[in-house]
Order: sequence, then C-alpha cells, then structure tokens
Amino acid sequence: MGSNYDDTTGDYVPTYALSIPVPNVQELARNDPLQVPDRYVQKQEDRPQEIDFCYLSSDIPVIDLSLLSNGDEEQLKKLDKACKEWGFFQQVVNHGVDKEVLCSMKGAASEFFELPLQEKNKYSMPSDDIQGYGHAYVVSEEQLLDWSDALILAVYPSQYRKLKFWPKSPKGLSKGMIEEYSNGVKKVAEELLRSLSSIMGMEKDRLLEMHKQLVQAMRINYYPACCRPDQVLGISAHSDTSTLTILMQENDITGLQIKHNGEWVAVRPIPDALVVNVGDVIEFWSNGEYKSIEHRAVTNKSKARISYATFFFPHDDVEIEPLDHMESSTSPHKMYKRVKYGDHLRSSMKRRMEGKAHTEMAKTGKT
Ligand SMILES: O=C(O)CCC(=O)C(=O)O
Ligand SMILES: [Fe+2]
Repeated sequence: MGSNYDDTTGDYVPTYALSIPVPNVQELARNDPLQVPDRYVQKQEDRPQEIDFCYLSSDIPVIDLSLLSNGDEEQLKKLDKACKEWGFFQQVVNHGVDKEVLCSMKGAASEFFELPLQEKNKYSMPSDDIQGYGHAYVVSEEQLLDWSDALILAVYPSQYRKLKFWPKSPKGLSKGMIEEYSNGVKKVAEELLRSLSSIMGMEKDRLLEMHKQLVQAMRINYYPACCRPDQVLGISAHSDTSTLTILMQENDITGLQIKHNGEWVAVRPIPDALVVNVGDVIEFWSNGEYKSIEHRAVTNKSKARISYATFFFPHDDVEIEPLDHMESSTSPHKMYKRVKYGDHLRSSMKRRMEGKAHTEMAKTGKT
C-alpha cells in the first residue's frame, strides 16, 4: 500500500492506485465530433442496446429522509426492501441539503469543465495516484476506455486532501463550495447509516463506529456528448467499493443505468433528488443480504452530462467480514472472506472496472 505526504501541508495522505494517463475525452470529442476512436468502442455484448435507452424506471424506491431519521416504520421497511431488491434508492424530498448548494455545485463544476484544457491540466492526475483531473482505472495500454473525464478529490478526513488538485479557478468551485456540498451529503450518509444499522439489527451508531473513520471522496464525472452512444459507455459496468455512494445527477439528462433482475434499467432523474446506492462494504457486512448493484452510465448525442458521486468508506485498516448475526438470515455460511478494507479497495482499483468481478474474489465459495 503506498503512502504519501502532501506538498503543501506535509500531512500523511494515503495513495490509492496507479492509472495510465490517456487522452482527454472532452477534447477528443470537440476536435472530431463525428468520430469515435476504436479504443472507445465497446465489445458488442457490453454496448448499450436501444431498449436500455428508452426504459426509464419509476419503480426505484423513493425514500423520505426526514421521516426515515425519525424512525418511521414504513420508510424503514422501504429502505430494507430497496437495499435487498434494488441496491439503489432515490430520495426526493427532505434530504436536507439546500437546493441552492446543489445548484451552485452544478454551476461551478460545469464552469470548471468548460475551462481550456491547459487550465484544467494544472490539476491533472499523476500516473501514481487517482486524485486530480483525468481517468482512473486505466491499467493496461490495450484496455478499452470510457467516454468520460473526471475530477477526483479526497475530502474527509481533511488530512487526506491533496490540495494541489483542488481547482483555484473558477472561483465558484472553491474549497468552501466543495466543503459545503460535502458536509451536506455527509449528513445524509450518516443518517442513512444510522437507519441501516437499525434494520441490520444493531444500535443506531454501530455502522458508523465500524468505519473507525468515515472516509469521503468525490468524483465529478464529465460525459461529453457522443455521436455514437450505442457504441460507447460513459462509465463501464461496476459496483462501488464504498459503504454507500450518494450521487447527484442532472435534473433533465438521463445516463445512469442499474442492473435489476438481469436487465439494465435507466434511473429517471428526479429534480434535486439524491440517488443513493449500497456499496460492496454493506454487501459484505450484510452477508449479501443487501446488494451492491452493478451500474453504468451511457452517453447521448446532443448534451454533455455531469454527475457528482460521493463515496463513503471505512478507514484502510478496518477488517471487513459478514457480521455474525447476518449469517443466518441469508445463508448458513459467511459468503465473504475477512479482508482488510484498504486491500479490497486497492485490489479493485488495480483492475479495469468490470462489473462485480472484484467482489467475486472476496467470496468464500460457501452459500
Ligand atoms: O454518472 C453516473 O450516473 C454514475 C457514476 C458512477 O457510477 C460513479 O462515479 O461511480
Ligand atoms: Fe458507481
């Protein structure tokens, strides 16, 4: 596991993974809008089908966070069902993050991506880490690439930050703005973890305590418009290595698709809602009862799309394994081996994003 010291503060910050630098997709699409280079054309079986674009599900459970945090039985049941059957849910109302904060974040991020490449490259991701502006999960020269660029930042604990990657321009995407947004979604994550603790039969604060330290990182994905959305993927199918992920998407541009009963289902954006998904850590702790669902993003012909994913995960040293009391409800055995979280995270980052392959490795083989 790598380690590093921040140039500006001298603090210890963990290093996550290597990623081979590859061309900027926004620039590529701007220079030649009618071409998709071969390296972005997905294998036939991975390409989005026509039907995947049209089927917008309104069945994905919607949860009211303010009712949930007051212990509302109906919402707790919904949460349980959502995590078992979907691994995803959306919160429409009362998630508590100010609408203005959501809007300012969106405005500031789109201004950032509109800057000239030379400006954005001041924050470019080095080949030995995945913080900064660039592409993560590129592990071989032959690997097919996703139709997106990203800005990735570690936010909490604050000593994990590498401030040289935090944009100084535009002014809107300031440290204060990123912190305000991050604090808002952190409160949402903490509330959800309390409710998840309850439905997993534990004291409310137990899941939070099990993190030792709640680590928070943000990835802002930029998907340029693409002349062949049927051939490319904005982000390949994967499940998140987090405990929970909170995603803010555009109010009017679809792109996120989740795997449900073997089919890809597009998540209909609900204005100002936050989309939440269960990550691998909850799947492991719950012995597979709650699912870390595969998802991906598709592109579209006419508009760029930006999405804002915040990942919450435990401290590197935390040992993750199915909780004893969760063994009996799903299976008489522990389905996953005991792993150090930092090892799981880094071993999955060494691979190309490939569905749930990285969680298969953690399985004991017993069901
Ligand atoms: O853009 C999206 O809707 C999905 C992004 C995502 O899955 C991720 O960043 O992990
Ligand atoms: Fe994801």
